[in-house]
Amino acid sequence: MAYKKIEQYDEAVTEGLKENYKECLHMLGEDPDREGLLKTPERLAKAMQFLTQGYEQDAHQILESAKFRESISEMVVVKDIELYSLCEHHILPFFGKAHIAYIPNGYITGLSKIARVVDVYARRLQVQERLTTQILDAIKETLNPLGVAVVIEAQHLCMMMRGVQKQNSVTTTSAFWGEFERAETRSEFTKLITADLI
Ligand SMILES: Nc1nc2c(ncn2[C@@H]2O[C@H](COP(=O)(O)OP(=O)(O)OP(=O)(O)O)[C@@H](O)[C@H]2O)c(=O)[nH]1
Ligand SMILES: [Zn+2]
Repeated sequence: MAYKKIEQYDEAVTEGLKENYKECLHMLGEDPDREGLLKTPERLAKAMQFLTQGYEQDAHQILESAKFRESISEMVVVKDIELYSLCEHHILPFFGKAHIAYIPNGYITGLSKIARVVDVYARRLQVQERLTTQILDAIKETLNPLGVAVVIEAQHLCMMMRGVQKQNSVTTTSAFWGEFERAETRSEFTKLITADLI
Protein backbone atom coordinates (compact mmCIF):
# COMPACT_ATOMS: atom_id res chain seq x y z
CA MET A 1 0.00 0.00 0.00
CA ALA A 2 1.34 3.44 -0.91
CA TYR A 3 0.25 5.11 2.27
CA LYS A 4 -1.70 4.07 5.30
CA LYS A 5 -4.32 6.45 6.63
CA ILE A 6 -4.80 6.16 10.35
CA GLU A 7 -8.38 5.06 10.76
CA GLN A 8 -7.72 2.12 13.01
CA TYR A 9 -5.04 2.48 15.62
CA ASP A 10 -2.74 -0.32 16.66
CA GLU A 11 -4.32 -1.60 19.86
CA ALA A 12 -1.08 -2.80 21.46
CA VAL A 13 0.65 0.52 20.78
CA THR A 14 -2.35 2.48 22.04
CA GLU A 15 -2.47 0.42 25.25
CA GLY A 16 1.27 0.76 25.87
CA LEU A 17 1.30 4.50 25.27
CA LYS A 18 -1.84 4.96 27.36
CA GLU A 19 -0.24 3.40 30.43
CA ASN A 20 2.88 5.52 30.00
CA TYR A 21 0.94 8.75 29.50
CA LYS A 22 -1.14 7.99 32.59
CA GLU A 23 2.09 7.72 34.56
CA CYS A 24 3.34 10.97 32.96
CA LEU A 25 0.19 12.82 34.08
CA HIS A 26 0.75 11.54 37.60
CA MET A 27 4.44 12.57 37.53
CA LEU A 28 3.40 16.05 36.39
CA GLY A 29 1.28 16.46 39.52
CA GLU A 30 -2.09 15.72 37.93
CA ASP A 31 -4.74 13.23 38.96
CA PRO A 32 -5.15 10.97 35.92
CA ASP A 33 -8.37 9.61 37.42
CA ARG A 34 -10.22 12.93 37.50
CA GLU A 35 -13.10 13.13 35.06
CA GLY A 36 -11.54 15.53 32.54
CA LEU A 37 -8.38 13.44 32.23
CA LEU A 38 -9.87 9.95 32.17
CA LYS A 39 -9.68 9.56 28.40
CA THR A 40 -6.67 11.86 27.90
CA PRO A 41 -3.96 9.15 27.83
CA GLU A 42 -5.88 7.30 25.11
CA ARG A 43 -6.51 10.48 23.10
CA LEU A 44 -2.85 11.41 23.34
CA ALA A 45 -1.80 7.88 22.37
CA LYS A 46 -3.93 8.15 19.21
CA ALA A 47 -2.82 11.71 18.47
CA MET A 48 0.84 10.69 18.66
CA GLN A 49 0.26 7.74 16.34
CA PHE A 50 -1.44 10.09 13.88
CA LEU A 51 1.38 12.63 14.11
CA THR A 52 4.05 9.98 13.49
CA GLN A 53 2.24 7.91 10.85
CA GLY A 54 4.85 8.95 8.28
CA TYR A 55 7.15 6.14 9.46
CA GLU A 56 4.78 3.66 7.86
CA GLN A 57 4.47 5.51 4.56
CA ASP A 58 6.69 5.39 1.52
CA ALA A 59 7.21 8.68 -0.33
CA HIS A 60 8.73 6.97 -3.37
CA GLN A 61 5.68 4.74 -3.79
CA ILE A 62 3.35 7.72 -3.47
CA LEU A 63 5.16 9.61 -6.24
CA GLU A 64 5.32 6.46 -8.41
CA SER A 65 1.58 5.89 -7.99
CA ALA A 66 0.79 8.89 -10.22
CA LYS A 67 3.82 9.13 -12.48
CA PHE A 68 2.94 10.15 -16.03
CA ARG A 69 5.11 10.26 -19.14
CA GLU A 70 5.26 13.87 -20.43
CA SER A 71 7.81 15.58 -22.59
CA ILE A 72 7.50 19.05 -21.03
CA SER A 73 10.57 20.47 -19.35
CA GLU A 74 9.23 23.68 -17.80
CA MET A 75 9.49 24.29 -14.09
CA VAL A 76 6.57 22.96 -11.99
CA VAL A 77 6.10 24.84 -8.72
CA VAL A 78 3.79 23.89 -5.85
CA LYS A 79 3.96 26.58 -3.21
CA ASP A 80 2.43 27.29 0.20
CA ILE A 81 1.97 23.63 1.17
CA GLU A 82 1.16 23.84 4.85
CA LEU A 83 3.00 21.46 7.13
CA TYR A 84 2.94 20.42 10.77
CA SER A 85 5.79 18.44 12.23
CA LEU A 86 7.37 17.64 15.60
CA CYS A 87 10.88 18.66 16.56
CA GLU A 88 12.86 15.64 17.63
CA HIS A 89 14.53 17.47 20.50
CA HIS A 90 11.46 18.52 22.47
CA ILE A 91 8.60 16.74 20.65
CA LEU A 92 6.90 20.11 20.28
CA PRO A 93 5.33 21.17 16.98
CA PHE A 94 6.94 23.20 14.29
CA PHE A 95 4.71 24.40 11.49
CA GLY A 96 4.84 26.47 8.35
CA LYS A 97 4.91 26.13 4.60
CA ALA A 98 6.86 24.22 1.99
CA HIS A 99 7.53 25.50 -1.53
CA ILE A 100 8.60 22.83 -3.98
CA ALA A 101 9.67 22.86 -7.62
CA TYR A 102 11.03 20.39 -10.12
CA ILE A 103 11.94 20.43 -13.79
CA PRO A 104 10.55 17.32 -15.49
CA ASN A 105 12.73 15.08 -17.59
CA GLY A 106 10.27 12.70 -19.26
CA TYR A 107 7.94 12.29 -16.29
CA ILE A 108 5.61 14.37 -14.16
CA THR A 109 3.78 13.33 -11.00
CA GLY A 110 0.32 14.13 -9.64
CA LEU A 111 0.39 17.50 -7.90
CA SER A 112 -1.31 16.18 -4.78
CA LYS A 113 1.46 13.59 -4.46
CA ILE A 114 3.99 16.38 -3.89
CA ALA A 115 1.92 17.61 -0.95
CA ARG A 116 1.52 14.04 0.32
CA VAL A 117 5.28 13.59 0.31
CA VAL A 118 5.58 16.63 2.58
CA ASP A 119 3.21 14.95 5.07
CA VAL A 120 5.05 11.61 4.89
CA TYR A 121 8.24 13.23 6.15
CA ALA A 122 6.59 15.88 8.36
CA ARG A 123 4.67 13.24 10.32
CA ARG A 124 7.79 11.98 12.03
CA LEU A 125 10.16 13.33 14.67
CA GLN A 126 12.19 15.77 12.64
CA VAL A 127 14.64 18.60 12.29
CA GLN A 128 13.65 21.12 9.64
CA GLU A 129 16.89 20.66 7.68
CA ARG A 130 16.41 16.88 7.30
CA LEU A 131 12.74 17.29 6.39
CA THR A 132 13.85 19.61 3.58
CA THR A 133 16.44 17.25 2.10
CA GLN A 134 14.27 14.13 2.47
CA ILE A 135 11.56 15.74 0.35
CA LEU A 136 14.14 16.74 -2.26
CA ASP A 137 15.69 13.26 -2.37
CA ALA A 138 12.35 11.49 -2.82
CA ILE A 139 11.43 13.66 -5.83
CA LYS A 140 14.92 13.40 -7.30
CA GLU A 141 15.09 9.61 -6.94
CA THR A 142 11.59 8.90 -8.25
CA LEU A 143 11.13 11.31 -11.16
CA ASN A 144 14.73 11.59 -12.36
CA PRO A 145 14.09 15.29 -13.09
CA LEU A 146 16.52 17.93 -14.33
CA GLY A 147 16.35 19.72 -11.00
CA VAL A 148 14.54 19.93 -7.65
CA ALA A 149 14.13 22.79 -5.18
CA VAL A 150 12.62 22.73 -1.70
CA VAL A 151 12.22 25.71 0.61
CA ILE A 152 10.57 25.43 4.03
CA GLU A 153 9.64 28.33 6.28
CA ALA A 154 8.60 27.33 9.79
CA GLN A 155 8.07 28.47 13.35
CA HIS A 156 9.12 26.22 16.20
CA LEU A 157 7.01 26.09 19.35
CA CYS A 158 10.07 24.94 21.30
CA MET A 159 11.51 28.41 20.61
CA MET A 160 8.21 30.19 21.30
CA MET A 161 6.50 28.55 24.30
CA ARG A 162 9.68 27.72 26.20
CA GLY A 163 13.47 28.07 26.02
CA VAL A 164 14.51 31.26 24.26
CA GLN A 165 10.82 32.38 23.91
CA LYS A 166 11.07 34.24 20.62
CA GLN A 167 7.60 34.67 19.13
CA ASN A 168 8.43 36.02 15.70
CA SER A 169 11.46 34.19 14.44
CA VAL A 170 10.95 32.17 11.29
CA THR A 171 13.45 29.53 10.16
CA THR A 172 13.99 29.10 6.44
CA THR A 173 15.73 26.00 5.12
CA SER A 174 16.40 25.16 1.50
CA ALA A 175 17.81 22.43 -0.68
CA PHE A 176 18.60 22.78 -4.38
CA TRP A 177 19.76 20.15 -6.81
CA GLY A 178 20.53 19.94 -10.53
CA GLU A 179 19.34 22.91 -12.62
CA PHE A 180 18.48 24.77 -9.42
CA GLU A 181 22.16 24.99 -8.59
CA ARG A 182 22.32 27.61 -11.37
CA ALA A 183 21.64 31.13 -10.07
CA GLU A 184 19.28 31.93 -12.95
CA THR A 185 16.97 28.93 -12.37
CA ARG A 186 17.03 29.45 -8.64
CA SER A 187 16.07 33.08 -9.06
CA GLU A 188 13.13 32.18 -11.34
CA PHE A 189 11.94 29.78 -8.62
CA THR A 190 12.33 32.44 -5.92
CA LYS A 191 10.38 34.91 -8.07
CA LEU A 192 7.54 32.40 -8.53
CA ILE A 193 7.24 31.52 -4.84
CA THR A 194 7.22 35.16 -3.77
CA ALA A 195 4.85 36.35 -6.53
CA ASP A 196 1.19 37.12 -5.80
CA LEU A 197 -0.24 35.41 -8.86
CA ILE A 198 -3.81 34.58 -7.81
N1 LIG B 1 18.92 22.70 13.62
C1 LIG B 1 17.72 22.55 14.19
N2 LIG B 1 17.61 22.77 15.51
C2 LIG B 1 16.39 22.61 16.05
C3 LIG B 1 15.26 22.25 15.33
N3 LIG B 1 14.21 22.21 16.19
C4 LIG B 1 14.68 22.52 17.40
N4 LIG B 1 16.01 22.77 17.34
C5 LIG B 1 17.01 23.17 18.34
O1 LIG B 1 17.56 22.05 18.97
C6 LIG B 1 18.38 22.58 20.03
C7 LIG B 1 18.51 21.60 21.17
O2 LIG B 1 19.45 22.19 22.02
P1 LIG B 1 19.72 21.76 23.54
O3 LIG B 1 20.65 22.77 24.15
O4 LIG B 1 20.12 20.33 23.57
O5 LIG B 1 18.26 21.84 24.16
P2 LIG B 1 17.66 22.93 25.17
O6 LIG B 1 18.47 23.02 26.40
O7 LIG B 1 16.21 22.59 25.37
O8 LIG B 1 17.84 24.27 24.31
P3 LIG B 1 17.01 25.63 24.31
O9 LIG B 1 15.87 25.42 23.34
O10 LIG B 1 17.98 26.67 23.83
O11 LIG B 1 16.49 25.88 25.68
C8 LIG B 1 17.78 23.93 20.37
O12 LIG B 1 18.70 24.92 20.01
C9 LIG B 1 16.53 24.00 19.47
O13 LIG B 1 16.23 25.34 19.07
C10 LIG B 1 15.41 22.03 13.94
O14 LIG B 1 14.48 21.69 13.20
N5 LIG B 1 16.66 22.20 13.42
ZN1 LIG C 1 12.62 21.64 19.73
